[in-house]
Order: sequence, then C-alpha cells, then structure tokens
Amino acid sequence: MSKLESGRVDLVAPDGGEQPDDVMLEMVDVSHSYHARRSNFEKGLHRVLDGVSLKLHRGQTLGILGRNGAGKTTMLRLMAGILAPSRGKILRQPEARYSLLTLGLGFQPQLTGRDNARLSALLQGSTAGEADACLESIREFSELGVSFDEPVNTYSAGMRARLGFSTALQTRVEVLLIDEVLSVGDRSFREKATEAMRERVIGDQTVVIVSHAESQIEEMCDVAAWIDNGKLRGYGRVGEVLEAYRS
Ligand SMILES: Nc1ncnc2c1ncn2[C@@H]1O[C@H](COP(=O)(O)OP(=O)(O)OP(=O)(O)O)[C@@H](O)[C@H]1O
Repeated sequence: MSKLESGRVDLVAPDGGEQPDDVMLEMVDVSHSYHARRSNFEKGLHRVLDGVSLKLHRGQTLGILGRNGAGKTTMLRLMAGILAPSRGKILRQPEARYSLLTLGLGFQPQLTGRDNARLSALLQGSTAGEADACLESIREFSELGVSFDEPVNTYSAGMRARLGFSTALQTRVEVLLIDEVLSVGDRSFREKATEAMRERVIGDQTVVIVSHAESQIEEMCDVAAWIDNGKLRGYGRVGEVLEAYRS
C-alpha cells in the first residue's frame, strides 16, 4: 500500500506524489454542505465543515471534539466514505477497511440479536465462518442471556446498546471510526465497554473517536481535532487541544 485512495476514483495524493505508508487517512481542505430546508442558509446550503485538513497515521487514536451540531458525525461519515465531500479530498489506503461504529443504527428489528450480530459482521467484511466464530463472544460480552435469541424489537434501549457495542467490539478492520458508542447502557456495562475499548486502542489499531466525554478522549487518544463552527479550531496533541477547548 503505497498510495492513498480518494473515494473510488482518485488513486494519487493531491500533489501527485507518494504518500507515506503510515498515513491511513488524509483530509485535504474538506468542506461539506447539506441541502437545507430553512431559507436562512445561503443558496439553500448549510455548510457543516469548512476547509478541514488533517492526517491520521497508522496506530494513532484521534479524538474529535466539538459542541452539539459541530459536524463531528458528518466528519466520521466522510472518513468512512458514506458521504462524499462537497469540496476537497479524502485519501485512504486502498487495501485498508474503514468501519464506522454507531449504536442503534442498522439493526433489523424483526431479526434476533444473534442474526443481527451475524449480519453486522458480514456487512463489515467478515466471511460467514468468521461471523459465526465471533457470535459466542458477542453473546457473552453483551450479557443478554436468552434474549440474544429474541427479536431486537423486544429489546430495551440499553439492551440494543449492549448488542451494538458487543458486535462493534468484534470488528477487525484497519481503521475504526467510533461515534459515541461508549456513552450508553447502564453504568456497569459502560465501564466494561470503556475498558474493552481502551485495550483495543492501546494496540496498533488506528482509531477515530467522537465522544462528548472529554475524560475518555483524554485517556484514549493521542491526538485531537476540535471542530467549531465547521472549522478546525484546534488540532494536535490531545492535552493541548483539550486545554484550548475547555478554556
Ligand atoms: N442529513 C442531513 N441533512 C441536513 N442537515 C444535516 C444532516 N445531518 C446533519 N445535519 C446538520 O449538520 C450539522 C452537523 O451535524 P452532525 O451530526 O455532524 O453534528 P455533531 O457534531 O455530530 O452533533 P452531536 O454532538 O449533536 O451529535 C447539524 O446542524 C445538523 O442539523
């Protein structure tokens, strides 16, 4: 893997040169706008991100900070390739897998927890054998007991969160993009989930985390990006960015 890939078409870095192998993702002057129904946005567009540039190196854990509506989830969706930027480029390693973990989304309510877990694993690129092999770990970690084999539409919000997190934890991809998955469930499960995620990010896993829990960002991340009003207001070592964010 010597070059980063932007979307499905651009196979070269913006300057046409080689990107170092350890850069797993690069955002180059990325802006994103949504079509707005409200007329107070210029030309019917709501610009959520404005000229954001950053690089994510292999093994780094990047925390994204910002107030409600700052554009954090949008940024993760752009990084995952679910959204295409309105302007700028997002470069990825062509052979690496990028997976966005969010809770509560993507479950088929009529299917059981087990079948949803299997489906998620398959959608994230596992083979049928790999998906089946991780079901027991998911059942055990989720502590759902017999409910694991009940339809998800009978679950409470907390039970869905347990299933979502336990499934996400099994995901084996090169770049893990995590949206607020550690802020749900009851306290004991949250602590267990945080500990499991901490073990995961300490290794050479490349991770991007969005969380409103500043302490989690401080503890798990080595770099942070602070998004404010669509712009990158701070980017660098987590301690320094957090200090600026809090002041
Ligand atoms: N699909 C969409 N269509 C139109 N506007 C959207 C869409 N998704 C998000 N937005 C708007 O974009 C802005 C940023 O949303 P985003 O979800 O990225 O913020 P966030 O920082 O993750 O917020 P929070 O911390 O509240 O989860 C918000 O003003 C939101 O209303």
